[in-house]
Amino acid sequence: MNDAVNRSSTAVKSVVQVRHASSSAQDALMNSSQSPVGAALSLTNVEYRYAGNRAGDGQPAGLGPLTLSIQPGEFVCVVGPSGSGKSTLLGLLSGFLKPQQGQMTLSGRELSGPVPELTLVQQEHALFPWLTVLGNVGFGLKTRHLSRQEQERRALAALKQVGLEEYAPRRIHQLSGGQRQRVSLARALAVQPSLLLLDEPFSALDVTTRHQLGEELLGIWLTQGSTVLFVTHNLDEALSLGQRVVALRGGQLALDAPAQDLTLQDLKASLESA
Ligand SMILES: Nc1ncnc2c1ncn2[C@@H]1O[C@H](COP(=O)(O)OP(=O)(O)OP(=O)(O)O)[C@@H](O)[C@H]1O
Repeated sequence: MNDAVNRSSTAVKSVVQVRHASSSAQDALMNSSQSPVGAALSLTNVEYRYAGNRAGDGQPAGLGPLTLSIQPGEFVCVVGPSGSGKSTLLGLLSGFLKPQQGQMTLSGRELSGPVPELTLVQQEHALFPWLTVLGNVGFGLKTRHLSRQEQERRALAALKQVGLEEYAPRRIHQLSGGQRQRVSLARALAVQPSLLLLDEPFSALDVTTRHQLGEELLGIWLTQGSTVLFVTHNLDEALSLGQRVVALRGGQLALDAPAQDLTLQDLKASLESA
């Protein structure tokens, strides 16, 4: 690992300690004189059913009805067993799926399709091998009516946030798995999303890199103030990263509580009980 990444990780650890000490992102953001830019997200009785697919209880498989309200700047982890509806939720928020019932709003405006304020980071980073690292990070800025200089400035700033500024001219195949995932994160950050959706972003990485990226993400969140929805299978990760944990089971809300009030046992129990 290079010095830049080590330095950024060390700096982030102190930020993370602040977060754990206060357990309030809003407090920390105020202390750091940054104002939150995160969006409020609201789902009211949202329901999506896949045609012709029945879950174990004989009901059509899918999600909902789900009611959930997320405050601007909150970091919420979503957990749930396989088939509980996590991907369906992300599909609905990203606009790939349309709810058959209910309403979704982002900062008070109806959410009914893809919007530029919202970006999704996935496990498969889908980076373009024919572009440089900088080209990949700046890709989402091409449609934003920005000058080339501004696009490059923002892409470099995002790369710096993930400690990969020096890697700007490299090609994707010259990076490790962890570095590729950092590039994906930088690409999402470059468009300055007010809602950042992360779908198991670190699950393919080794434990050490996974922890390090988690800490870096928290540091970025504290300085940037985006609302974050982080989907993970890993209950420890949910408890250590999230301010709040939402658990889904069979497409329904099984638990919604501040992470500091939860133990691993509580979480496991909420996912297991019938
Ligand atoms: N394209 C589809 N067609 C039919 N049914 C689907 C489809 N995608 C998901 N489902 C069903 O909808 C339910 C919710 O699935 P979803 O993929 O949202 O769960 P998940 O929590 O993301 O699971 P995993 O953790 O395994 O990715 C499951 O019962 C699943 O079988």
